[in-house]
Amino acid sequence: MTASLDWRHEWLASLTWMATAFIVTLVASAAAVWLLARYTRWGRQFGRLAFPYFDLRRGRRPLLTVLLILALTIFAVRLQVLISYALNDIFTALGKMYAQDFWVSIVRFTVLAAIFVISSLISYLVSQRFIIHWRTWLTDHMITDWLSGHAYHRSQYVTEPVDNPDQRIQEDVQQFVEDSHYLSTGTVDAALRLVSFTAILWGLSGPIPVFGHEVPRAMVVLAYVYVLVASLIAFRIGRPLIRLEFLREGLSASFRYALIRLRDHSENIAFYGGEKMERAALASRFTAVIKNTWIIALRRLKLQGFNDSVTQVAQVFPYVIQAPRFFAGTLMLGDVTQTADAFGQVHNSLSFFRNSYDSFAAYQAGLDRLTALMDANHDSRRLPSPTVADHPGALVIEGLRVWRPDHEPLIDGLTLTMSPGEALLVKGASGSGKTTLLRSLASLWPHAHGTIRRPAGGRTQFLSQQPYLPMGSLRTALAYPEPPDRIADQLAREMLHAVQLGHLECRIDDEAYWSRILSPGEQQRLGFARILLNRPHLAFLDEATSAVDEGLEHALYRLIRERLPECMVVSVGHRSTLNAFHTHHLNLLGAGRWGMSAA
Ligand SMILES: Nc1ncnc2c1ncn2[C@@H]1O[C@H](COP(=O)(O)OP(=O)(O)OP(=O)(O)O)[C@@H](O)[C@H]1O
Repeated sequence: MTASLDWRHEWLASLTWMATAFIVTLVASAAAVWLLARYTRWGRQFGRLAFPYFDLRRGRRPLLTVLLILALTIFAVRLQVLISYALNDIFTALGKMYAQDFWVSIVRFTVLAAIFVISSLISYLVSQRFIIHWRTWLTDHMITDWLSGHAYHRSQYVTEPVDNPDQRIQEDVQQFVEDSHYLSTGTVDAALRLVSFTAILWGLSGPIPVFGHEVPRAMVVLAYVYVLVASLIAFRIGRPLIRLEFLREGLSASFRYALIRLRDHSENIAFYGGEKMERAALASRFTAVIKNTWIIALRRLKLQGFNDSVTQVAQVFPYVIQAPRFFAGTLMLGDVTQTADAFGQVHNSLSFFRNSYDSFAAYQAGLDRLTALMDANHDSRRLPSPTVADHPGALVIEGLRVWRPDHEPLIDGLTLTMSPGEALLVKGASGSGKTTLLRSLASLWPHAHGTIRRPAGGRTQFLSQQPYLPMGSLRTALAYPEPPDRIADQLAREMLHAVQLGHLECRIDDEAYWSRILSPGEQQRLGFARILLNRPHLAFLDEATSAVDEGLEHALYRLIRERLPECMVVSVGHRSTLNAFHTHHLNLLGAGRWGMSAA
């Protein structure tokens, strides 16, 4: 028998090896993660995004899955080592013409290969489950962070606003999770293969004379020198890709955003006949995308050309080195083929780091984009805003100062108190700060200071000139921000009739793009129906009847006064017909001055 291993006892040796490898890898990985998170910027960024997911207080499943993936990776490496020996036996038996040994080795190989295929499939399934679970959690985490404290809106006011949060949440999260898995399991797999196959190569390696000196274990030395030099050159060629990848994501997202805006404002653009301008704007964004794509392509061309040449040379390199010893009879045929296999494995493992430079560049760019979004969310929550406290039965404003971002005052020291049933009409020239006053009262405007007490949560409602209509049915639009099932059929229909939208009664559950179908006046009437349904204690109406005629405006305000007599109303409007529905008037006079009068 010409077996290269003691196959009878190999299962015990393999088990011991796997157990040792598991413990060593676990300790080394934990130490590496800790060091990276402590001493590198991207390590810290990774920690911010990943550690909360693995927090044991949330559950043990994520960590246990990682351990399972690690165990499967180690198992796969060990199998590859055994397969390499099984192949050695096959070729050695062939070289020596031992038919029986050959068939025994074929059977051994078949069993090992079958186990390898099954374990690869299991490993793939476990990895996919892990990736999907992590991605679901992280997407939810990012959305929650973005929505909390009005960050999705107030982030426009921070010093460094971020572009395209939608792309960061949708694409970058997915990329981050997939790359984290790929790069970490890839690193473990490459490191273990490197150790295992270097040992094999070591055993098969002999001395080689170089410039009159004998280099011992030359195969190992040459493999390492070869790949390390290649890696260094590849790093130099690939380095600009980090910045270019970052740019690519940003430019593509900005092009996509311009297309979405075109779709969203199609009617206005069509009325203006603005296609030429739109085409030019789209073309200029797309040109930037393409220019960057070309720079990336040329950079990749260099990198790929270099990587391919390195890989091709590596195919024959071990045969050339071992051939003299084979012809001298010191090596079996199986040893030569196993050398080539081990060299390939060492080369591939080392090359993993070189070839994944590209992925790593994109990975770092993704980390930057995700953490920049989290920073912007955080900063926007820290932006100043007036102190708002709950007061269920009044609106009390004390010493409110509002100014523009350029520090021009809009409102200086506004103080007022409103009781249930009272109504205030805010007037003033365009740009005097009427809408900004409402933004300040809703804690959206960061350039304001003072104290506000008002009914909290859903007991205060803001209705703007163009009410927001969410995607979905008319009932969803009516009930917003409450869920649609909150309003009974009868009530919903009655409200539509009340605001003179009875013709939509039969379409109440139709899903449509309602903000495109309904006229601005109909949308404003729907906004009033929403107020009537939600019965707030305080309603802010910002030019909420600007698109309806005076008769309809009268009818809508009368409805509010009749059905919600206790509701405090603060309106912004220009028409004198509104005077009759308000008990107090606030005039914004510009440069921070204001005047208050009773109606
Ligand atoms: N995000 C912003 N950045 C910079 N300036 C802003 C911003 N939002 C509003 N402003 C400025 O603040 C001022 C007040 O704007 P606001 O929308 O409150 O006016 P308004 O009285 O409601 O006007 P109109 O009657 O035309 O609706 C304007 O000069 C406006 O340009």
